[in-house]
Amino acid sequence: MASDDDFESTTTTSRRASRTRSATRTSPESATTTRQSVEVDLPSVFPSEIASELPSEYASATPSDVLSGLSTALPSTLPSGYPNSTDGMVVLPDGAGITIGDRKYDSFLTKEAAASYRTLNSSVTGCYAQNGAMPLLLSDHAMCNLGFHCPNSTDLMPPQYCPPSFECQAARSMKGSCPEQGILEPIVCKAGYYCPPGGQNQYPCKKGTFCPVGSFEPWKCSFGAICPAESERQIVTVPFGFMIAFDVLLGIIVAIGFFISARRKRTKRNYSVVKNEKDLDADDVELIPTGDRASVATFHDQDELDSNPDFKVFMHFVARIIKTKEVGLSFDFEGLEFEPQRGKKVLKGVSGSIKSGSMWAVMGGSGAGKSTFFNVLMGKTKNTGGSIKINGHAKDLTKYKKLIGYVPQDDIVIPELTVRENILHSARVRLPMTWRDNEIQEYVDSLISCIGLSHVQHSLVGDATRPVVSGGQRKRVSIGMELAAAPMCIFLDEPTSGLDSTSASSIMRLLKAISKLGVTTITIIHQPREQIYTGFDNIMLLGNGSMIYAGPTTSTSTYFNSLGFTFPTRENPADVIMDIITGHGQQYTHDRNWATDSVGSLVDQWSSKGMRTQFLDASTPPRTASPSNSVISTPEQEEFLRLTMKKRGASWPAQAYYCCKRSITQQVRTKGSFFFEIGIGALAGGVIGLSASAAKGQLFRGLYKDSFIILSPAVDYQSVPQVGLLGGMAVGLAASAPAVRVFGEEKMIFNREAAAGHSMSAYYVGKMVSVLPRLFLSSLHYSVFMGILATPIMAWTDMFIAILLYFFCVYGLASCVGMVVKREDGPLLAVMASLIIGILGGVAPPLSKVATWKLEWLWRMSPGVWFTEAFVSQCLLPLDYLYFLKAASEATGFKLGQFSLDMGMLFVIGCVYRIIAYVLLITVQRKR
Ligand SMILES: Nc1ncnc2c1ncn2[C@@H]1O[C@H](COP(=O)(O)OP(=O)(O)OP(=O)(O)O)[C@@H](O)[C@H]1O
Repeated sequence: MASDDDFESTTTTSRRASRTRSATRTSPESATTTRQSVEVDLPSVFPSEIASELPSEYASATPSDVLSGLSTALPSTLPSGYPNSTDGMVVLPDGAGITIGDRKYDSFLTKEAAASYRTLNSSVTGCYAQNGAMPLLLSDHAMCNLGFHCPNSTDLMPPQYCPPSFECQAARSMKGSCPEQGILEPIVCKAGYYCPPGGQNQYPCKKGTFCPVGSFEPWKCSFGAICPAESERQIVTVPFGFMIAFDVLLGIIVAIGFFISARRKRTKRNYSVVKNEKDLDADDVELIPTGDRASVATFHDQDELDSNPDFKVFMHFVARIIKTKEVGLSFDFEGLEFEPQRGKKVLKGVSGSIKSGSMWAVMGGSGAGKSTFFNVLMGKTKNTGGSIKINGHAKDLTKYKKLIGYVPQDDIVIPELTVRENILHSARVRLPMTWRDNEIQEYVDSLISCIGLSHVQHSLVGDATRPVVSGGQRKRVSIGMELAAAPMCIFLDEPTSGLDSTSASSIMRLLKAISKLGVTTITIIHQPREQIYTGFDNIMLLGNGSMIYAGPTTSTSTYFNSLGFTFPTRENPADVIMDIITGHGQQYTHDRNWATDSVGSLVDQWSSKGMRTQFLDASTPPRTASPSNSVISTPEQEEFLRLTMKKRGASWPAQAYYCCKRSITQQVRTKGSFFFEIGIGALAGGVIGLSASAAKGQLFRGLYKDSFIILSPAVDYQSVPQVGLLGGMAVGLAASAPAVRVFGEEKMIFNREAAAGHSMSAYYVGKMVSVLPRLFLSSLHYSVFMGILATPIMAWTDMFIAILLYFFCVYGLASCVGMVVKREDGPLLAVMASLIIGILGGVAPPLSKVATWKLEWLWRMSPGVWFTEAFVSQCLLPLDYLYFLKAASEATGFKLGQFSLDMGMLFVIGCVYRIIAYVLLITVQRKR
């Protein structure tokens, strides 16, 4: 095909020349025959050596006439009236050309004359045209394309194409030339050499430069590249040096991090903000009113409580931040109901009041509706009936989320962080922005001491699959994370489960202490030991979603006695109550019929006796400083709450910074995955580079530019896109699984933090920024090995940018996948998704084919296309002077010369993926 086109264009040019000349031709036979010929001075047309040998008939021939004579079969196809010429030359009248196929001939040689010319040409130029073919002029003057070597061509002996024998063709493909092609056929300048414009000379490439096949000038090697004399490619070393430097730097940073962390473990922090006990005593805030000390001590030994200096420091800080003297948080709820779309009512008309500063326990059997009650009260689940008032106003508690703490049933903590880091992060993000960092650190230290975690504060938290601290310690971390925020109201879902009784008492003691400062404390609790049970001010009992009892803990036995139950003196009252409300209380009553519908009976008793009134009346009297549940907060108090909320929490940039820092710490701690990803990147670059290294940088072969197109070897349009495709797939394999881990495995954490008022966008931005060093390092390792081994002709920096942006896209895509699929399915599906976008890179099926299906827009939505296109474009464009790139572009479908657009689109797609992931994250969070 290619040679046909070339032939046509060559003959067209020659014909044009022939016509110009034929205007001055005169022929002896022109009057009587149709032949036209021109008297031509032979030496002006052919080299004198040839001209002297030519028969006289060639006086009327031009080189293009001779060229046209190549159609050796013509004589037998002549129309009538134009018999074979015996003098070797037949020239048709103007406009009476013969069309064969898609070519038109207006003059030609007879077979005999052509053979004669061929012989002559061979003897002069050494071109042994095969099978009766004629040499083909590539130009009518000494023109030599850029990048070619035409040492013997002159205006009189222009470059020509010598139709090769099979052997010669094979030799050309292998070595670029064969002896039989003669001295006039241009040869593409060989690798390691360059042929300055004109093509007369071919020089070896000097040291410091390199010359790929077809160079017309040496290519300057980039700084530091390995380029000995006669190099056909450059081996870049500076990026390799950068890579090593970054690796060493990374190693140093990690080592310093470990050193600091080890030192921190050894150093005991001294309090500087609160120096000594004197300061605490002098504080105008009464930490725990004297009258309440006994009830605080209920959970534990009074002496121990008072003798712990950290406890005093902690209380000092809490008292400073929780100014519940002004206002606290109280709840009134009336007829609360929750009925899921499918299923029966979970909450049935639960009513009650919880005053600020009171400490409540919520008890009930499994499935009684305790967690649902929590969720409805906190506004996480919308109640389907009833109303909730906060401080006497019908409001949603989510509006106060910065003042609320919620300890979930499951330990949602970050396993890769230490105990202290988990708590410190929560404190930094949620405490008032006016606090200095050393104050926050001291507050956290005192809190850690109070919850009994000082000895493990620098241990990683781990998780259920990789435990580092114990389950009970992890539970205390979870509680610590909420206490660190100094909330005005704290909800705890089974905080003591998994704790030994001493630790449980210690935690409850702490909660009791802060509740005495005005913090409303509501705790779901299972099987509390007696000490803990009696430490609660009030207790709420739920059964089958209904209220069974709500009132002072001390009144429970009286209440159940009134219903005919007797509490054995030696039994834990909490256990007795649990037995009764779960329908196993037969042993405590003489009523033989009671066991039937036991819980319903209790509920009936509660409602029929108007116990709600009793509940209200019997609540613990409010502390003088706190408003009563029946007191509606004043506008001033509401304003105070609003300002408190405004001050709470770090600024957005600070939150983003903390999240970023935390995420980087996590990545360093999961160094296996971190180095694995970088290692895979390096390995992929190395393997793909190695597979392409045999081509010595010549990954592309196209059709030579006009008019040398007929000299073109077999084209290779596929190698460059394939290397791009392989690169994209390798990046997908290397990055998607770790990316899912980074983004997808923290949905629970995200939900917990979002519910606690952390900025969702700051979290996400921090997370995104934290992976940039990882992307950078992976891209660096990939492109360095790829650059050294495959030596593509594109600039290394372009390759690095393209790979970096492709990593960026893969991370974005993997985070989208991580948001919607289950944690265990995430890595596999992310790898699949990355492979799909790689395959949609327009290599197979080629983008040109896809365009015929009118589906290019779909392919263009995949980053793979833009990545491969950038790769193709940057590898081909430097060869624009040599090859007919338009043909390559049309064959592959990739557009050349729009590298900036390709990179821009990769960036945009990567950002779009991130926006989608963020929307998914928010959507999932809102659904909870
Ligand atoms: N959104 C919902 N849709 C359907 N059923 C629900 C929904 N929420 C809760 N339930 C059901 O309501 C019942 C009470 O659930 P809840 O989690 O409140 O119980 P619980 O008292 O906290 O139990 P446990 O002590 O075992 O945690 C359960 O049977 C639960 O399956």
